[in-house]
Formats: sequence, C-alpha cells, structure tokens
Amino acid sequence: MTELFEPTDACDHRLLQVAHGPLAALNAAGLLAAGDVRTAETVCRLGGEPSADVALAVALLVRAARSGSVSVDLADVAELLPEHPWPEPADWLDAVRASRLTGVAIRVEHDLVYLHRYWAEEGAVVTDLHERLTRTQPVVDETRLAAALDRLFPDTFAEQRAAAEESARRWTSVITGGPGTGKTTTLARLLAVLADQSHAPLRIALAAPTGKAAARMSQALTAASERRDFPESDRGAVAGLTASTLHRLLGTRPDNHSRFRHHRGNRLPHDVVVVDETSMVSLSLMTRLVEAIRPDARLVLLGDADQLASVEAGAVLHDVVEGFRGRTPSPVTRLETSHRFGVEIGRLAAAVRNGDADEAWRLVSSGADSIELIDPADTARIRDVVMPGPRDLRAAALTGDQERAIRALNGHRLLCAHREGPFGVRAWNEWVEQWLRAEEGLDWLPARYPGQPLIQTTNDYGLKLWNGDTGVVLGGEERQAVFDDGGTGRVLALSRLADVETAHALTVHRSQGSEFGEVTVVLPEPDSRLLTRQLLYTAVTRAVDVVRVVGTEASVREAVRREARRASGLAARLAARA
Ligand SMILES: Nc1ncnc2c1ncn2[C@@H]1O[C@H](COP(=O)(O)OP(=O)(O)OP(=O)(O)O)[C@@H](O)[C@H]1O
Repeated sequence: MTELFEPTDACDHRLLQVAHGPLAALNAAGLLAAGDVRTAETVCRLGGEPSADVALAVALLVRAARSGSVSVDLADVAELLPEHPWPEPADWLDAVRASRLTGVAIRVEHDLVYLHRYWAEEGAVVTDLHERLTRTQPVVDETRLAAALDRLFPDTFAEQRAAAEESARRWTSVITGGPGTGKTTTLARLLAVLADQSHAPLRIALAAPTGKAAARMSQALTAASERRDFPESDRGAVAGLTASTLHRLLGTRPDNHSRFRHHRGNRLPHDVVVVDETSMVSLSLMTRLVEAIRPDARLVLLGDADQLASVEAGAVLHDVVEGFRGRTPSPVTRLETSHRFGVEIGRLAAAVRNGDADEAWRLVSSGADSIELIDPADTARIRDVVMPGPRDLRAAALTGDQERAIRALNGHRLLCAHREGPFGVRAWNEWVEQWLRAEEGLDWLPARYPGQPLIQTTNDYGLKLWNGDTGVVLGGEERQAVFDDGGTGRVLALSRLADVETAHALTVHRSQGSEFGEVTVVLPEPDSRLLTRQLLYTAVTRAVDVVRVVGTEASVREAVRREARRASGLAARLAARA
C-alpha cells in the first residue's frame, strides 16, 4: 500500500524547497510533507531538543494527525517505508521518553507517542466516560420500565428492546448497528420509556455531527414515532423534537473554533443528550461533548462503528465499542438484524465487515440479482448501468417534475474512493457529462444545466442548506434547483447557491448518512491508500436494492483485507480502566 505522496512537480508545496537535515530524505521519499518537517524542527528548536530521532517522531506525529490518527506506534512505523533506515523501535521510544519535550509538547502512554493535545483529549474522554459508568446509575422504576418495554417493543422488536433496556439503566450507553438495524426505531421508543420514567417533562437534545445528518435524524425520528405500531399514548414523548448539529448544541464561539459556550463549567441543561452518526465525530469534538454533559444526564451514542471514521483525527465510536468489549455489564449494545436491505447485500456487508475476503469475493462475483461485478475495462457496461439515472434526472428536470427529480436523485449514485485521478469523482462526473452530450448531440453543457445533480459543500445557515444536501437543477427560465428535504423538495434560485458541486459521482466519505436504491462503487487500484474495508463497507451499505462493484478481484480482496487502522490509545485506555 502506498502511504506516500507523489509531488506534482518540483514546486509542490509538500516538498521542502531548502532540503537539509535528516528528515529531508523522508520528505524526498514522499512520506513527510514539508509542513511536518518544519513543525518538528521548530518544536525541537524551541524545546531545546537536539535528537534527530525525537524530531523524526514529532514529524511523524504531525503527519499522523493529518491522516486521522491521534498517536503513533513507533514499532509500526517501518511499514510505511521499509527501505528506510529507521531507528530501532525500543531505543527510539526510550529516546522519546527521555526527551525534554515529553510531558510538554509530546506524551507517551501505553507505548504510543502523542502530541500533547490529543493525549490530553483522549485522557479526558476516558476519565469522563469512566466516571459516568462507575457512579451510581439512574434509579429505575422497575414496574413502570417493564410495562413500558412491553408496550413499546412487541415480539419482533426483541433485539431493540434489549438495547433500550440497557440504555434506560445507564447514564451512558452506546447503540451500534449497521444500516436499517433499527437504531432510530430503538431511540424513538427509548425516549418514550425515559419520559415514562420521569415525573417532570424531560429536556432532550438530539444532535449529529453534520447538518445533513441532523436533518435526517429529525425526519427519521418523526417517521419512527408515526409507525402504526408506536403506541398513541407515547407519541407525545417524541413529538416536536428536532436535531441540531453538535456544534450548535454546544454553542459555537466566534473567538474560538475548538471551544464552545457549554463546557465543564457551564454544562448543557438537558436531561438526555442523544448523538446520531457518532462514527463521524472526531476525538476533539467528543471531548468537548462529554465534558459538557451533566453527570446526572443521560448520554446515548448511536452509530455504525464499522463505517468510515471522522474526517478529523480519531475513531471514537469504534474505539469506545472496542474499549468496552470485555466489560460486563457493557454499556454497548449491537443491533444485528437489518430490516432494510435484501439478504444478499446484508451478507456482503457482513462479509466485508468481518474481513472475510473469500466470502465477499464469492458474493460479489456470484451473479446474484442484487450484486453485480463489473470489469473496470468494460466501459460499455459501466455506461449502461450509470446512464439511466442521469437521463431520468434530465427528463424530470426538463418537464419540471420535481418529485420525479428527487426520486431519480436518490435512485442511483456513483461512488468513488478518490476525488481526483482516473478513479475519482471529478473524472466520473466528466464521463457522465460527456455521455449525456453524446446522447443529445450537444457540443457543450453550460456550468448549470437542467438535470445536473448538485451537492452542497458547506453549511449555509441562511438558506438552511447543509453540507451534503443534494438537489437537481430544474429546466425553465427561472434558473432554480430543487433540493431533497425528505418530502416533496425545496426550490431555491440558482443565484443563491454559492457552494455546490456536480454530484453524478460522490466520494464514499461524502455519501455517509445517505442511501440510494442502486449504488455503483468504483474501486481504485489495490495499492490505493484509500481502499479499505471501511470504505467498501460504507459504500455497500449505502445501497438498498442493488450494489454494483466496478473493480478487479485484487481490489475487492485488498479492500476487505485492509482495515483503516487509526492509531489511538482510546480503546486500550478505556479497557484498562474497566
Ligand atoms: N423490529 C422491527 N421490525 C420490523 N421493521 C422494523 C423493525 N425495526 C425497524 N424496522 C424498520 O426498518 C427500517 C429501518 O429502521 P431504522 O430507521 O430504525 O434503522 P436505523 O438503524 O436507524 O437505520 P439507518 O441508521 O440506516 O438510518 C424502518 O423502516 C423501520 O420501520
């Protein structure tokens, strides 16, 4: 696997322009970016640290944070570039331990090396969660609890009932499960159980890491409480609840991006705080959240621990699930049964999740109705499967049929690992537009054209349009687009849309939290750093009816084999406190 960058030319900003010193060789090899080297050199100079090996460790820490890890295991570093003459790991760790920087700028814990900030954040999460788990747990009215569970969880909801019961008994609980396993269903009914236990109206906060995930959480919760088998008498517990982003809940501050209005000295007023899509929450944000919750308020974390982790450093949900694995009783419950997609996609998702490459390959290549393997060289087949969606979008947009446009938008999506390159989003967007032009005999398409799918790339609080929201450009003189709002769509003038991109293809990262009738996932070459088990799992589980994999046997097997491991000591530190 390549973990190295490839300079575009001699002026690439990642290359040191004045290359000297022992770290220069690793910059030239594409392992350390210029910024990693300069930061390490500055830290060592300011801290009076002369050791080149310590400087190397600091540079690797800066690099690790860029790629999502909160710490570095010096014993694993040689894998990054086997031909490099690395220091002997035990001696290297001793040198770091003895460094003047250790205890100030860097830290060592469980044989992992950290930048001080991440070490402190990880420690704070461990301490806060440990305290929440070991203090006297909430008093439960057993008779009422049994009656509420019986009322809200009929026979076919046994798995979800067990999860809700565990949650009801604790200040902190984690409910993890793949798509459609009933996390929202459990939450809606759990909130009714908690309301039933409380003498006063509960103050409930619902939050998610992104605006789009928050909007989806609100819609899904309303839908779950409107199911016919949700007891009429319990609906009041959920009625009117809406979710916000975690940043909004904690209270953003104009003077500081990483601190919030609510913190240890000014806790949130809520009795219950629920976080959805927790896999996307970074370590820093989780630290700020856990410290801001009253010790006697409930915290419920929902999410799929097997999905891709946050864009920023940390893989908190995964680590919390791992860290509490051996604990009994455990605050973590896993929902296993999917109520959404077909048996085959469910089996494929499980094989990928479990790292069973033989079974995953067997299923991908089995010719099952809901799973198709496409040879990357078979452009004709790719075009056949990809183009019905864009054609449908264009026809709907040109006739002004907004509902059909939204349906088409969610009907199929092309997913890629990369943004750039032959397997990337940009290239595939261009392919689709080229095919559209060819079909319609057009020489060119304007920057905005009817049927063009759009994705919002920032949170626009004025328009109430969230990063990840999707829409379609409509035909007609008005120059408008309709955005998916979970209902019949919201129409907005194109002139108001500042931060949108074409979305025939999306990165798998961006597709998190969304689902489509059909998904075509383009796998990169086996040596791509982005080709991981979590990537394939996330892509496969976006599909409800059909998943198509454009790739080779080598890519499929490599994806399943390679776990996106983020170095972090959170799981070990939690387990050590258990
Ligand atoms: N026990 C059950 N029996 C039958 N249907 C169920 C059950 N639990 C959930 N469902 C249905 O399965 C679908 C998925 O449930 P839900 O939305 O709660 O899952 P989820 O885990 O929150 O999904 P995701 O996170 O992927 O949105 C919903 O249509 C829901 O009504």
